[in-house]
Amino acid sequence: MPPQPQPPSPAPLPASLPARRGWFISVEGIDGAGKSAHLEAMAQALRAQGQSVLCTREPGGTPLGERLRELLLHERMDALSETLLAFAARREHLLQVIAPALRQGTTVLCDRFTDATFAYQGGGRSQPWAWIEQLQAWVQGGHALPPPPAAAPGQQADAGAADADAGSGGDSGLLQPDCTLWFDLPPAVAAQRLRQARTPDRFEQEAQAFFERVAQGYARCAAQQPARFVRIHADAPLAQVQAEVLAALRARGLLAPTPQA
Ligand SMILES: Nc1ncnc2c1ncn2[C@@H]1O[C@H](COP(=O)(O)OP(=O)(O)O)[C@@H](O)[C@H]1O
Ligand SMILES: Cc1cn([C@H]2C[C@H](O)[C@@H](COP(=O)(O)OP(=O)(O)O)O2)c(=O)[nH]c1=O
Repeated sequence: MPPQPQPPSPAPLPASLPARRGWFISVEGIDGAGKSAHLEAMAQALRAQGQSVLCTREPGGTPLGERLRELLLHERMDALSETLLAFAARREHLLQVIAPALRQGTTVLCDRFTDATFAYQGGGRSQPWAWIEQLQAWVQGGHALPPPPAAAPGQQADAGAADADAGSGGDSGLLQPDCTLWFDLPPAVAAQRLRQARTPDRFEQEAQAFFERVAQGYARCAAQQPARFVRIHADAPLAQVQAEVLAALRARGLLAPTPQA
């Protein structure tokens, strides 16, 4: 009898891989909400506690993703094309950067992720929510990862674990952030901040009504996944927002509590 073909055996995992992966944290909010102003401080606080941290962004994070970002931010296009390009950039980002870093135990701090597509293309541009959910399932499904790290001592275990979609390996099998910090503030305040800050890109040139719809999109995401989302009251002085951000990371067990004086 001729030899029967053998099914391929799974490649063994390298012995050096940690049993647990890194945290996946995203930050979200309308343009001018103050996300960028806090990312570095968050990274520093996590690194000070011994975590290896990778800061990245969407759209972008890979050479192709950065080229797609240029198109998204500066070329006029159809709203579905915009949605598809955002997910094309995300697919590259997940495969090349985010999943490998998480597997190595690195904490990934991502300036925007899929909630931005729900908010901007779903809320802002009225693309059907179900289309974005379908794209999310295609792009973020099937990334098998180890569980996230244990929470810092004395803190809530596995942030976001109550949401089926948080982290990887939930019921839906989607690779999602473990925790999303949502910088929430009125669009009028964000517009006032941006007027003084920078030359506006294609999204930042949109009318306030657009940002009202984007903000509603974020509120809908937060209502759908309350355990993953942390609402940051971003309409406050910088130092106060920063304290709230660090307190949120501590409450989720992503940062250890500050030692008592
Ligand atoms: N809490 C705050 N109070 C006042 N101004 C702020 C605050 N947070 C950020 N800003 C300013 O608002 C502008 C937009 O902030 P930025 O961090 O770039 O927002 P985003 O990254 O969310 O678009 C910047 O000029 C920044 O210095
Ligand atoms: C990730 C993502 C971003 N965007 C938009 C939101 C922002 O207006 C823009 C990216 O800008 P942003 O990351 O806020 O950069 P900066 O702070 O330097 O302006 O892209 C989408 O419309 N859909 C998406 O899926």
